[in-house]
Amino acid sequence: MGWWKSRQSVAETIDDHVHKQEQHKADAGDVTKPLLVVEGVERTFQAGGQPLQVLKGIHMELLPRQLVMLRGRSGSGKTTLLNLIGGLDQPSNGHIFFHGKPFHSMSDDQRTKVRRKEMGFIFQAYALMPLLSAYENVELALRMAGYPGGEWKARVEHCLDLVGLAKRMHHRPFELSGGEQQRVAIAKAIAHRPSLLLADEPTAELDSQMAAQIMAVFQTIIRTEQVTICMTTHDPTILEVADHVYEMVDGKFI
Ligand SMILES: Nc1ncnc2c1ncn2[C@@H]1O[C@H](COP(=O)(O)OP(=O)(O)OP(=O)(O)O)[C@@H](O)[C@H]1O
Repeated sequence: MGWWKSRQSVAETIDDHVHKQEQHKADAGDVTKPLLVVEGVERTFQAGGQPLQVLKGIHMELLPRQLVMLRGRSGSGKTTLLNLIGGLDQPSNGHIFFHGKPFHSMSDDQRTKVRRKEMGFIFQAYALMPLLSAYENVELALRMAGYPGGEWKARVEHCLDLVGLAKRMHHRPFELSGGEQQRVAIAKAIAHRPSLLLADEPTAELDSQMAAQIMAVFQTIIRTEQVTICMTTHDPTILEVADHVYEMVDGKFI
């Protein structure tokens, strides 16, 4: 029974990936159909016994294969919004639709499933396992996503090649520069073929040359992996590569 069950779950995983890839192709083909819609989203926290309204009625859309930036001063609410889009938090009011489905009203478990399969995350600090090589870090992401084992090697090599690290795949994080570590983090985030990549200040720790390299990698993966990227930034020098910039002031777009 154990053998049958594991065979069955591998088959389901493969089916699931095939279905997902077909869905992505269909969605990515229609670039006018939004991948994600945010409607009238508000988020209020309780801070020191007082309500603190951090998001005050946000409307936005992410279309397939777009690079969208959220720009604003520290404290304007960018990370709070990114957390809602990524399903790490839920809005106090308003709606978020992902692939046309009501993300805002799903249970924690449902959102976690959607997040694991459909989304990738990149943070300011690279979140790599220090004792694992670049290759092993990306492979770990595939293992955790339940990606079919027979496809790991080809997919890991492909993703590291895409981010320009084919020759350094057996280096560990401490043997790589900050920009290279961030590129491993990108390979890790896209390995399971998400349709949406969310990045919180991905260039904040990098000098302008390395930041430009990261933006070039983003443009490459949008084209080749058909992913949509939504990122926050303070950096005015990288805004020109965005398809759309949402400027946030005090919890609203201006
Ligand atoms: N869980 C929370 N409880 C209470 N207040 C919070 C919580 N999360 C965020 N805030 C407050 O919401 C406001 C916006 O925070 P947020 O992190 O979204 O801003 P940001 O634009 O991403 O800033 P930065 O660029 O510095 O990261 C801040 O005043 C912050 O203190």
